[in-house]
Amino acid sequence: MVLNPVISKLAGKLVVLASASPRRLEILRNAGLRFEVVPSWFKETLDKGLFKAPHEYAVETAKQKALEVARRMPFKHLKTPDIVIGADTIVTVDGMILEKPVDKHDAYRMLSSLSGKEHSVFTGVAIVLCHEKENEEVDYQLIDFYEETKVKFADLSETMLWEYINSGEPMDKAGGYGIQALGGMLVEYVHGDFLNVVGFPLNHFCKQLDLIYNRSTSSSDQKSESVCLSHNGTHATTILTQPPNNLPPQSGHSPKHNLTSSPRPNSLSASQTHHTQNSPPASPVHKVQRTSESEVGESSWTLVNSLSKHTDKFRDCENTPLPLMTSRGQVMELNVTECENSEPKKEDLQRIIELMDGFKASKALFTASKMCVFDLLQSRPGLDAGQVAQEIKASAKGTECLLEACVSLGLLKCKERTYQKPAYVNTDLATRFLLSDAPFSLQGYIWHCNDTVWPLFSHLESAVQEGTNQHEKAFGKKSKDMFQDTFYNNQAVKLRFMNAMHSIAKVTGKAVATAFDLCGFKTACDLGGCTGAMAYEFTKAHPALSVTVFDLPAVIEMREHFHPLQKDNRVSFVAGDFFKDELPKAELYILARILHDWPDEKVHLLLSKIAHACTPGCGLLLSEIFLDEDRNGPSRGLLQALSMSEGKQRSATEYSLLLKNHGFITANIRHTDNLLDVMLCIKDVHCS
Ligand SMILES: C[S@@+](CC[C@H](N)C(=O)[O-])C[C@H]1O[C@@H](n2cnc3c(N)ncnc32)[C@H](O)[C@@H]1O
Repeated sequence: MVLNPVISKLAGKLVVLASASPRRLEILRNAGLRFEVVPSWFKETLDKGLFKAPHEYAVETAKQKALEVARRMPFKHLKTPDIVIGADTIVTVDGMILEKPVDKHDAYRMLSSLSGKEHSVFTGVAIVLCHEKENEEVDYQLIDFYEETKVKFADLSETMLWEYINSGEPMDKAGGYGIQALGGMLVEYVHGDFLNVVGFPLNHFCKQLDLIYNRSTSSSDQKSESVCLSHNGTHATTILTQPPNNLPPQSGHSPKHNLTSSPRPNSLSASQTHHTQNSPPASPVHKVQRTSESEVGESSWTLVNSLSKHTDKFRDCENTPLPLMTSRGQVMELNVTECENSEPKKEDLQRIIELMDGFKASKALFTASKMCVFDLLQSRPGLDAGQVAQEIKASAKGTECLLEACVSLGLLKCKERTYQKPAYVNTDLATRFLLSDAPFSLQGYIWHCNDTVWPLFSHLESAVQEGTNQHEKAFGKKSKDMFQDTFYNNQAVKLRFMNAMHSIAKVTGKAVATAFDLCGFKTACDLGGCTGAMAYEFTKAHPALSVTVFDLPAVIEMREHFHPLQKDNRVSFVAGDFFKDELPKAELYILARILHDWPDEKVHLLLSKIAHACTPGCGLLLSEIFLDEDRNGPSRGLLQALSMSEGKQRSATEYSLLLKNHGFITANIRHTDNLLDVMLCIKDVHCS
């Protein structure tokens, strides 16, 4: 089915979404639908006991939501929509219907009932077509359907359950989880339409539009329930019409309940289809797997997405099959003929557009962060665009665009949209990572990306042509030593760089510090340890360990700035240059994100100094992004290399070989699935 022509049938029509769910909004926007959002005032309080099957409840709620908006708009908004879309998503397990949790304990009850089991997610959808008549009456034609998707949760430990609940994510989601975000980590498999679980069965919806607009010869062909309502909303007449031949069978899918003021007999069931367990799933099975036990912050689960793999394998279109990435990272093979002749797949197109638009999304995030939008909305949630504009001293128009873009990126949500004045609040994602004072704030790194990395990337073409760093073009001065010349000769730039390192170290520190059992070491030295954020993670994780942070004097003199409240006297600071000065004595040396900054000669110089300071049995813990051995990923490392100065990204084997030259034997490697990987090496007893 060609989807765009279906959506384009709605062009020029006033389409209204009777739902405030940002997820539905995003799904429909991504499909190219233009619509207004008018959240329904219908209270979701239907008596569930009246329904024979759970989906009937979801469909009825969707209908009531859509009809309420369709009835209200001609009065309150003084315009009659052409189409109103209502939807309701529920989760069912063991005969229970789970909606949104009311508090954390309710979320716990729901999530623990889903643990280790398969459950069903139903979304009921109602499409109300409004036909304005000359006598000011409006005919409402109702089409409804539902979609079922089966989802299986992994066994969830108590810790995991509470970590997820404490992330705040479960609170506004049916069943207490959001599959598109952190909740995806709880899921073992999905059978059926993934978007249905997110909140809207787009595929089924498009098929329904296809039936309505493309295949029925006249509107009277459409099997649907038509309800003629006068403007005061009284139920005037019910018109039965005939089904078109190509409509799916409806037996067993019609409401058998008596729910509205005007109950419908079975024959009124409107264009309903569903997917049962026996019918083929509507979309491919998406799998989310558990990865290693390392953690990002509080969460110990990670969504596997192999997007970084194979991305540079787009060779030419010879007859060799080309691996292509789908938007979810699965590899597909196309040969040249298919490449040239087949219609582009939606997910391929989406993936390429995502890549093309990536810089816009980054810059929108950077700009909102630099203008302190997230901090503002945290202290004053619910401001509208005009109020935000006033506070951040920006234009109303520009601010509105920025806020809307942030909503589309999942950074902000629109709490309500009453007429033209949506009220904005932070999403969980923004609260967790974008506030200046959040424990896992990435603000420092974001500002560094905006002020330092972005200008370098804007000269990427020259960087590729010349094979040199572009500091001079980007910042107007030559840089021989990135740290001394670029970052540390200006106090503001230095602080910004240190903030960036600090924020990354706080987010990654726990995973790095806990990657290995270090109980055999009592003293450590974190070379280039910057603000000490990583060192504090090590002392937190290893109660018997003391850590000396060693960094350039320009950095060490600013340390108070970052830990004014830290009282841990197991962390101390020493100023010096690790290429020139004697290194502090320690049983374990930590090199976190140091070696990639330097060419092999400099790495050898540093490693020889460490080897000299070590006695046999001493350890060296290296933390970097380890490139895949075939250098096909991860793209995070390869993209970072594009703006690096003298350094280079290496694979674990390359690092191992460099270290081996200095008598360090690789004992263990851990891919943390966090931002950094870790390697533990031990000084060979045969070398001294
Ligand atoms: C990329 S940062 C990594 C910071 C920290 N290890 C982390 O993981 O967050 C590199 C650090 O090495 C420090 N550094 C660079 N050259 C140095 C030198 N010659 N002697 C000591 N430290 C140096 C920088 O000041 C900076 O703090």
